[in-house]
Parts: sequence; C-alpha cells; structure tokens
Amino acid sequence: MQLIAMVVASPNPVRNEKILAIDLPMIDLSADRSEVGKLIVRACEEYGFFKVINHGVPEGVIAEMEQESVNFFEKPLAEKQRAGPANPFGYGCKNIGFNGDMGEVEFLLLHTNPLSIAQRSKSISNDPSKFGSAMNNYIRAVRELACEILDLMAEGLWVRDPSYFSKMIRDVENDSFFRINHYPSCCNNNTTRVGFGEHSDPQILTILRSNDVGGLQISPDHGVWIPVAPDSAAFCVNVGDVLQAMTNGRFVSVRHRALSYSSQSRMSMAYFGAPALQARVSAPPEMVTTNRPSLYRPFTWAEYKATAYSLSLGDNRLDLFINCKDDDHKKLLD
Ligand SMILES: C=C1C[C@]23C[C@@]1(O)CC[C@H]2[C@@]12CC[C@H](O)[C@@](C)(C(=O)O1)[C@H]2[C@@H]3C(=O)O
Ligand SMILES: O=C(O)CCC(=O)C(=O)O
Ligand SMILES: [Fe+2]
Repeated sequence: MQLIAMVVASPNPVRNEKILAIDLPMIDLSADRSEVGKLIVRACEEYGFFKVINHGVPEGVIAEMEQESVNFFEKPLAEKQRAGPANPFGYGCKNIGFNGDMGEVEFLLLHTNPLSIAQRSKSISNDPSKFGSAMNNYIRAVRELACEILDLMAEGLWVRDPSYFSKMIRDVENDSFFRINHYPSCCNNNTTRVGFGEHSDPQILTILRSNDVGGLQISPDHGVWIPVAPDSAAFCVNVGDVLQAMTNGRFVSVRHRALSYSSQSRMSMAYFGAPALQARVSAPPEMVTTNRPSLYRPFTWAEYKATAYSLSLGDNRLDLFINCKDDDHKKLLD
C-alpha cells in the first residue's frame, strides 16, 4: 500500500505505535460520474476508506436519527438494559460479540429489516413508532447511498453488470445491520482508552458517520494508525471483507478502531450493507485474470458470518477463505 505521510507524536493507548497525520480522500458525489468512479476505485485500493460529501442523505433524516440515539443513551442504565443484552441485537455495554472482546463503548445493534425494527423499537423508545420511523428513513437513505457508491465502483472497475455489488444489498432478504455506538465521557483526567478494538468489517460496505468528536483510526499497515478527522457533514465509507473478496483482493478491507476520550463523548452510527444469508459471494469474471487468479473460494454470506461470529473481533477471517495457500497467491494480498 502506498502511503506518504508524516509520523507525529500523539497520545495513544499503546506505546510504540506510529501515528500518521494524513486525511482520507474526500469525494464529491455531485462531480462528473466517470471521474468519481475512478477516484472511488483509487481510494478503495489505497486506503479502503474514503469520505463522501453531497451524498444525498437529507440533513433532517440524519438529525432525527441522531436525536433518537441521544434520547436512548441519556436514559438510566436500567432502562437501557431493557433493550439488551445484545445477542447479537439489542443494547450492549462494554462487551462486544460473544468471544470476550471488551471496550469503552455502549451500543445498540439492530437488524435493518423493517419488521425487526418495529419489534425492537418497543424496548428502545417510549415512542416506538417515532424511533421506528426515524430508523426506517435513515436506513432507506443510507442504503440508497451505499447502492450508488457500489454502482460507481462497478463502473470504475469496468464490471459489465453495474449492479453486480449493489443488487446484493437491494435484495429484500439482505442481512444488513445498523449500529449506534456511544463512547461516553467520564471525567476530566484526559485519558485515552480503546472504545472499539481493532477489526475489519465483515460485510460488503460500511457507511459511517459520527458527531464532531474524533476517535476513529485506520491501520493500513501493521502497527501504524491514521486518525480520521471527524466531520459531521460527510459520511465515511469503508470496504468490508466481502467486497475485498468480490474484487479479488483489489479493494482492501482495512482494519480500524475507535478510541474513547474521557473528556468528550463520541457517538457514531454505522450501516453495514450485507447480502442475503444464502447469497453466494464470488468475484465477477472481470476481476479474475491469468495474472490475477481467483484468490478466494466462493462462499455464502451465512458461512462467512458464522465464521466471523466464531472468532474474536481482531481475528483475520478472510484469510481462512483463500483458495490455496500458495505463496504467490498470498503475496498478492500484501
Ligand atoms: C467479536 C465480534 C463482534 C462482531 C462479531 C465478532 O465475533 C467479530 C466481528 C464483529 C463485528 C465488527 C463489525 C460490526 O460492528 C459487527 C456488527 C459485525 O458484523 O462484525 C461486529 C460483530 C458484533 O458486534 O456483533
Ligand atoms: O465508532 C466508530 O467510529 C467505529 C465503529 C466501528 O468500527 C464499528 O462499529 O464497526
Ligand atoms: Fe468497524
């Protein structure tokens, strides 16, 4: 990966980590379509992360979802716990997943299916239909944004079927999730702790936004962390493991984490676009050539998701799906 940046000293939870000072590519979705496609492809190859502006998600839709989220996290712990424990859906506090991962975070993890939203809203809000409609509107808008970005990626990669990627999350049976993370402030002693530990996202594409408090960092190389400047006017987009597999390793599902600052409270909202459980994940023919043979064996999303949930947050799961352990193939991933 090509990264030219300055190494700077910065407060950090782990000694000897290098912190780089650069910012992510900012892509204006209202610019010329073929240019936008090229910029997105380059960002996904180099960073696996980029920011978008002029994204078409109405400000009012974002503001309503944020307000509902603030209302929930302001409740007393006992009330929030009525929406838990996260199994995996519901309210969770400090425990992430089922394999002992922990962080300075409380969260709501929800399926994006409207029936599931209606059901869950009852334990989340005193006005379930208000929470449900805020969330349905938000999900509809960010799914549209995710589909538009996936179509631009397919065009930029010269994939013949421009909806090859987006049709997976348009499927009525899609298994997309929504997560609201709250990293509470606690005191004035200026400590920095890990809120959400190092990981890659298993799905196709993540559409993330946060309030104006920083904390998100990406790690394109082992032991190197790049802080992502917070920007509540933009969405941060990242490639998930499934998209890395569907681009035959051309796009990178980059590891990231969120730090939690004791003096400031951070809230982030992430939409994880995923296929239907029975959908078969494989690269389109245009992504596979004699110079670049198929890196991963085909798998279903159900199979991949089960593997993710059997492992810890920081474990590398995609390598378990490499076609053969041939050294030449492995080199393509580095
Ligand atoms: C420790 C875990 C939490 C997680 C499932 C897993 O076993 C490994 C992947 C984790 C992750 C990271 C991105 C998303 O926040 C998430 C919802 C997902 O799909 O994979 C979480 C899972 C979770 O918190 O349930
Ligand atoms: O809170 C953040 O900025 C990142 C959260 C995240 O990576 C996740 O929920 O998967
Ligand atoms: Fe993530």
